[in-house]
Amino acid sequence: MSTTPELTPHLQELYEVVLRRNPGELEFHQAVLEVFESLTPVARKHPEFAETKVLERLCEPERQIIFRVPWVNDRGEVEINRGFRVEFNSALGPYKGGLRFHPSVYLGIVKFLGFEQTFKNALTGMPIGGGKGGSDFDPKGRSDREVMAFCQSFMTELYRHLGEYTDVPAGDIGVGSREIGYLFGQYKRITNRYESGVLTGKGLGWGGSLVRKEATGYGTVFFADEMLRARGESFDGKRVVVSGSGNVAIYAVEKAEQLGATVVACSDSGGYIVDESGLDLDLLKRIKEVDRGRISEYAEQRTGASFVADGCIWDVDCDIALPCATQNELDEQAAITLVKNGVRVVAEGANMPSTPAATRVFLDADVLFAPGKAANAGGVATSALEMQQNASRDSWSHEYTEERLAGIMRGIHERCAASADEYGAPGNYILGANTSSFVQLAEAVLALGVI
Ligand SMILES: NC(=O)C1=CN([C@@H]2O[C@H](COP(=O)(O)OP(=O)(O)OC[C@H]3O[C@@H](n4cnc5c(N)ncnc54)[C@H](O)[C@@H]3O)[C@@H](O)[C@H]2O)C=CC1
Ligand SMILES: O=C(O)CCC(=O)C(=O)O
Repeated sequence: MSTTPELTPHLQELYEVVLRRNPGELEFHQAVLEVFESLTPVARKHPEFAETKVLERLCEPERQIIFRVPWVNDRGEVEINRGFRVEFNSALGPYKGGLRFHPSVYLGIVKFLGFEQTFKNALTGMPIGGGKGGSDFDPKGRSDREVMAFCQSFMTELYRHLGEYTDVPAGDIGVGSREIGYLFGQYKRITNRYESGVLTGKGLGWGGSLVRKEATGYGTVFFADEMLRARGESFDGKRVVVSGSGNVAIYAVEKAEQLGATVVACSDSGGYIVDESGLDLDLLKRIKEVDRGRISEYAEQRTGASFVADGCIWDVDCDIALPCATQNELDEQAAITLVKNGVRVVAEGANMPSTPAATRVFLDADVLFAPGKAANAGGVATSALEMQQNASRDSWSHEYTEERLAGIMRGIHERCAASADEYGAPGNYILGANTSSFVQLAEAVLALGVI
């Protein structure tokens, strides 16, 4: 497999401009560099993109909104958080992308996520632009009333920027259907409009889509399965490790188990568990989805399972690794360990979970590597299906929606593989994903003129 080429002098110059214009935003720099490293062959084939400054336009968000979020906690005290929405690019459709509530959130994280989202959404082939938002609010340990108060205050500012044809948020870390419910309720109250298509990830009784909850995790496994099938293999009988135990991780575990794999480990920010007999999904869902508990409780309740507090989940040997927690959770040392232990496939359910050095280790070892913008695109794609159902006042069956998701993931896999071939790097899904989405975006940006 060919690894990614060096930057051309022009791309290097542009990257330095990005560094200067966005100081201190390390995750954004990382996401931009990862795309630039794939673009040398496109730059040669399409000189018109450089002449018309397409890349400069794609690196500058169309709009960045930062706002104060005041709310009252259960002790009657006022708390102030910071809210963000970065409307990155709308060449292909309304801004679309999740909201993250986590104490680490700052502008650089939201911009990296919005940039990734723009390319990911292009890859789906659906009419959605890219955006992302969130807040440094930490929902962990907060009562339902506090979460509701925060969400209502957040939406009281954000609502003026949203609309089904303008900007359509969804969930991400710390934002699930409970938070989407409070956000949707406040939007409806302020606008006096039952505008179902303004948010996705809604509950099934009030405009949500079947399979949206499962879509990101299922889609990641579908993508990995496509990579395996292209080499005459499958998930059946494979040993799998999944990091995280949130929305993406749980449904990656579920689909991997349905396809005949044994998932032996998962984690949260407190540590990881190992269960050699295969994860008990009902127990995992009860602890994480119902009780909002810690992963250590799994080992307390399941005979034969163990909990490791201060370790690295990637020390657990596996055939397939699915990082589904957060950015830069899998570093070079972890990648070296995984390769030494015989990993064959890595598919990113999270956004940018592998560091650049880890990614190089995988490519050099000929591991089948699926970057997040391809592998985890099933979530946003199913959000677009939710918008379609809302627009037509319809709701589709589980079977039909899952079939659509599987078809979309097959299409993304084909586009990535074909683009990697076209640009001289067969088997390199990073280059395939970046070149395919970039060309699609660039053509739309050019067609729309200088706006
Ligand atoms: N929810 C969605 O539809 C999509 C999510 N993603 C990405 O997937 C990742 C996970 O998101 P969700 O599952 O939605 O969030 P979530 O809030 O449901 O779960 C996040 C999980 O990651 C764990 N975690 C966080 N930091 C960790 C750390 N340092 N080490 C180990 N575990 C850690 C948390 O304990 C939790 O189990 C994020 O990168 C997100 O951007 C990507 C595409 C769509
Ligand atoms: O469903 C969506 O709109 C967004 C999902 C998301 O945030 C992501 O793909 O990272």
